[in-house]
Amino acid sequence: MATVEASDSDGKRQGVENSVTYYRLEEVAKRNSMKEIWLVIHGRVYDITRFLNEHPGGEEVLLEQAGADASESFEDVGHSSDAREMLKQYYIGDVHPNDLKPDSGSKVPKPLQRSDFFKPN
Ligand code: HEM
Repeated sequence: MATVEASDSDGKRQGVENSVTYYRLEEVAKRNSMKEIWLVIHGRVYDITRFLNEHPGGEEVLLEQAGADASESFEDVGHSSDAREMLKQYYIGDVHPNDLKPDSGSKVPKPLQRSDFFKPN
């Protein structure tokens, strides 16, 4: 009988350094029901399915943002640092670089445009 290494199958979801999973917004958008609910906050993807019932702000507001970018509403509420800390538990990956909006707060720099080079002041 073969033994399965515990770290293998779930390794990606533990946020192992240098191995980020990228998700297209299209995939995120499909997870928009109580069965499975994902959100994007600042370029990161969160599976908050198991958090739905626990959210102090209620599940209604989360369902409204299901499958979408909730960065703005998350910030509007003025969530505490505890709330920000909690995000880590639900992190599953990053938004695919091709799908990142310039204002999504991602650490991935925007590629330089040709016109950015040697621009006179
Ligand atoms: C995974 C993402 C989220 C986490 C971990 C989270 C966590 C929390 C926590 C811990 C609180 C208690 C207050 C605090 O510590 O700031 C809270 C309150 C609240 N959250 Fe969230 N939240 C998330 C997403 C959202 C989103 C997307 C919205 C809005 C669309 C939202 C709306 C609210 C509201 C309105 C309250 C205030 C409840 C009250 O004071 O009565 N939350 N959230």
